[in-house]
Amino acid sequence: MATEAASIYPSLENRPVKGTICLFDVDETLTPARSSASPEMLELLSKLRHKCAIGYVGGSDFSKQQEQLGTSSIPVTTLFDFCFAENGLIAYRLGKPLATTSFIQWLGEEKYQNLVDFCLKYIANVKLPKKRGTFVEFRNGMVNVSPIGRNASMQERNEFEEYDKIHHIREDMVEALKKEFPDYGLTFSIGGKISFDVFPTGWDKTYCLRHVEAEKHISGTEYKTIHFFGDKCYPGGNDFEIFSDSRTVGHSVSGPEDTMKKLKELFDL
Ligand SMILES: O=P(O)(O)O[C@H]1O[C@H](CO)[C@@H](O)[C@H](O)[C@@H]1O
Ligand SMILES: [Mg+2]
Ligand SMILES: [Mg+2]
Repeated sequence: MATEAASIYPSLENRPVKGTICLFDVDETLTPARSSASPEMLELLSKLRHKCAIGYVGGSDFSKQQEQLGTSSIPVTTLFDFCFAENGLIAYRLGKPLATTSFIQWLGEEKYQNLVDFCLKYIANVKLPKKRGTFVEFRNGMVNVSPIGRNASMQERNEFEEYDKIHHIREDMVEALKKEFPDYGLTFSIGGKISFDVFPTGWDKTYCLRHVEAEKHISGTEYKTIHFFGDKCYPGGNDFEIFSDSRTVGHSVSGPEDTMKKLKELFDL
């Protein structure tokens, strides 16, 4: 099904804007945070896909991107040439999964438990206006840590975000973790509203570029121009590394509307 849907587009090596791929962050770049992409955005991406390759690279796990970008009848893997969840630790090319590795394999069980135990004890000692559930989410390529808990409602998420701006709950916790585990080789990245991601240094969004570069060995397409669009391109933001990487042409956007405006200008859509 995935390859059938992909076939309405020219093959990767035959897209008219040669050797070019556009990669997009998800939250606040293609969609409002944690919400769905608009029909206008999906239509524009489809038009763009007739011209060059397209892919997304998000920090979230794959199921959230399916919810935000796909529908119950349309798998997200049919809408993009490349789908990169968890910064590319979960990867699909033309609807088919690519081989990847995992955070737990890399870190090992003992260190992983030290990390999780520290997080849970730390959160137990923080007083917040509200706490919900799922404070640590184990993912393939990272661990996501949330002081309020991942099953906070939309309203509770927004309340926490405002509270955190004043009280720096996440920033302080990240500092404590850096101090406790200086030799674990980990990066802590605050990309969303209620949590932060923990992954091996280097497994930021630039991780996905290895899959893009591998394309020259698969279809012979060498992506000499890799556009990246993201909303958190400043130091400390979860788009910073890929935005500032020498292999990409970075575009900082203020939200989905701005992404569409920039795409229309750049690609004459
Ligand atoms: O729930 P939060 O805090 O708003 O963050 C979520 O989105 C971030 C940005 O895509 C991701 O980086 C996080 O991993 C998480 O999926
Ligand atoms: Mg974003
Ligand atoms: Mg760059």
